Amino acid sequence: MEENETVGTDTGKLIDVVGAAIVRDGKVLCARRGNGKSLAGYWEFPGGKVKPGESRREALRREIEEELLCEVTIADEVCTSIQRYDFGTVQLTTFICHLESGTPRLTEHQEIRWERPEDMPSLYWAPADVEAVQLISVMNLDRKQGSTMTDASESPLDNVTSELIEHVPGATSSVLEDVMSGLIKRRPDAPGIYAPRLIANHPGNTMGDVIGEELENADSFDMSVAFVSAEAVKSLFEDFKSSAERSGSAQRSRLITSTKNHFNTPAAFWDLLRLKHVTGVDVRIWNGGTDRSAHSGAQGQPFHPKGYVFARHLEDGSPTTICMSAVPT
Ligand SMILES: Nc1nc2c([nH]c(=O)n2[C@H]2C[C@H](O)[C@@H](COP(=O)(O)OP(=O)(O)OP(=O)(O)O)O2)c(=O)[nH]1
Repeated sequence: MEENETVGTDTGKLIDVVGAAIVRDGKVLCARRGNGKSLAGYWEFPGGKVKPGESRREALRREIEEELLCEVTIADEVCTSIQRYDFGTVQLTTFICHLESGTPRLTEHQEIRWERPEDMPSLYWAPADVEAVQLISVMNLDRKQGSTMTDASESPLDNVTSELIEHVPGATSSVLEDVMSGLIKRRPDAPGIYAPRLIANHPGNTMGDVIGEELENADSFDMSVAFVSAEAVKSLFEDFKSSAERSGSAQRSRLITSTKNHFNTPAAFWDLLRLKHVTGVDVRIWNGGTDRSAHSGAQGQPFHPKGYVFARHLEDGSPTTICMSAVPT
C-alpha cells in the first residue's frame, strides 16, 4: 500500500494518520484533543491525516505548522499502530521530532503538557497511541538535550538497542533484530521467527484475550503472577478447563502467586483452589509477607514477577515458548 493511501476495509475506512512526539529538554509534548472533535479529551500526539499525494513526513510538518504554529525536525519513526474505532480504522505512525523554531501554541487542542517519557503512560491516551507511548516511555531522550538530531546515527532507537544488548545477557542478534523490527522500529515485512507483539490492554488485545488464545493452543504453561483477581480466574476458568481436557496438559502446568501486600482476596484463593481441584494445575502460593519487610519471602526475596510461558509443539516436533510480562507500574 502506498504511504498515504486510504482504502476500504471490512471495518470501514483505513485512515492514515501521523503523530509527532516532539522532544524538548528530554520531555515530550502531549496534547489533549479539543471538544467537538472525535476522541475529545483523549491525549494524543499532535498531527493529523495524511492528504493524497503527501508523504507522511510532509503531512506531519504541515500539520504541526497548522496546529501548533511552529516548525519541527522529524527524526525517527517510533512505530505504526492500527486501531479500530467506531468511525473507522486509524493507522497511526508516530515520529520523534525536535523543535526547530517557534514555541508550540494551542489552536485546536484544549491542553498541552511537557511530560517526562516515563510519566507519559499515566495520561489517558487515545487507544491508537498506547503502543508508541509505551515505546517512548523507556527511551532515554535526555541525551538529546539541545540537539535537533538530524543525524540518524544518533537516533534514540539506537539507545534502546545498545541498552538491550547491555542488559540482556546472551541475547542473540536474531532476538534483538526481531524486537527492533517487530516492536520498536516496525517494518511491514517483520517480524522474524520470534514475532514479538505488544499487548497494550486495549479492546481486542488485552492480556485476558491473549491468555485465552494461548491456553487454546498450549500443551502446558507456567504462570507466575504476584497478583490474581477472582474475576480473572473466573473469566478464564473455562479456558483453563478445556485446555486441561484437550491435552491433559494440566498435569504439567503450574501457576504461582503470592500473599504480597495482602492484595489477593480470599475469593481469589478459593477460585485458585477450585482451579487446582478441577483441572489438576499445580497451584502454589508464595507466602512471603508484605513488601515492607525488606527480607520477605522464604528465601529472603520479595515476590513480584509477572510472567507467562506457554509451551507448544510444532508439527516438526520442536517446542516453542511464548513469554509475556506486564509492564511494571
Ligand atoms: N492527530 C492525531 N490523531 C490521532 C491520534 N491518535 C488517534 O487515534 N488519532 C485519531 C483521531 C482522529 O480520528 C484521527 C486524526 O484526525 P485529526 O482530527 O487529528 O486529523 P486532521 O487534523 O487531519 O483532521 P481534520 O479536522 O482536518 O479532519 O486519528 C494522534 O496521536 N494524533
